[in-house]
Amino acid sequence: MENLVLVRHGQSVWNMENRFTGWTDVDLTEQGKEEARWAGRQLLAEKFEFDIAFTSVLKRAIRTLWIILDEMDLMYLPYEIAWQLNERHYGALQGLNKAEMTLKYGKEQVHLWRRSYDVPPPPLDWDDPRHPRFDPRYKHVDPKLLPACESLKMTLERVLPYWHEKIAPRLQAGQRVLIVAHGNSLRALVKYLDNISDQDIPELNIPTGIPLAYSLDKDLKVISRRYLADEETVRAAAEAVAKQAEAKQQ
Ligand SMILES: O=C(O)[C@H](O)COP(=O)(O)O
Repeated sequence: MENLVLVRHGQSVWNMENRFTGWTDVDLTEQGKEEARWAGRQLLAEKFEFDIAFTSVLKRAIRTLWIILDEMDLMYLPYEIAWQLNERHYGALQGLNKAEMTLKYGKEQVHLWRRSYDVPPPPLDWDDPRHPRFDPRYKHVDPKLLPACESLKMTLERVLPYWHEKIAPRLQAGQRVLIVAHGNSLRALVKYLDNISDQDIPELNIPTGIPLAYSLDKDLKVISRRYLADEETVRAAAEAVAKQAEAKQQ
C-alpha cells in the first residue's frame, strides 16, 4: 500500500479566471470543492489510511484538505500547515491573466515563467502591499526568507528542507502521509522524488484534485507512483493546465 499521497488543491477562483495566483489567498470554486470531495471519495474507496497530513497556509489547499478528510471521516487527523508548501510566488504576475500575458510577452516568455526550472517571474516591488512581509500569516518568518517572486528552483529550495525536516522523518517512522499543496510546490517535490532533470521539468503539469499516490521504501526511494484516475483523465487534465496560457482567439 502506498505511504505518501500528494494532491493539488481543487480548482480555485483564479484558476477559473485564468489568473496567475501564487501566494494570493483565493478560495476554491464550487467545482474545486467537488474535485476535493471526489478526491476524498477515491481515497476512501481505495482504503487509504493516513497518520498525518501537511498543507500550505493558503485557504485553497487547507479547504481541499478539510474536504478530503471530511469525505474520509478523518476530521480528527493531525495536520501541519506550512508556508514552505505554498504555491510558487508568481511575483508581479499575480492577478494578471495568463492568456493576456501570452499576447503581451509571447508564448515562449510565459512558458519560461510558468514551467522553466530557474527563470523567475518579475518580482513584486519591495513596497508593493502584496509583498508577503505585510501579510500577518508570515509575521514569524524571517523577512529574508519571504520572496518577491520565485522560480521553481527557488520554490524547491524552501520545499525540500521542509520535506527533510518535517515530512521524511514521519515516513521513515512508518507513518502514512497526505500532502495537499499546489501545482508548483508539488512540481518541485515530484522533481525531487522522481529525479526529473532541469531540462525535463518544463513538461510536468500537475492536475487539480487527482491524488498522486507513491510507495516509498525505507530510504524514501520511489517504488511506485500512480494517479487515482484513468490515464486519459489524467492526461487531459494535465494538458488543460498546460494550455491555460494559450492566447485566446481575438
Ligand atoms: O499560481 C497559479 O497561478 C497556479 O496555481 C499555478 O499556475 P501555473 O500552472 O500557471 O504555474
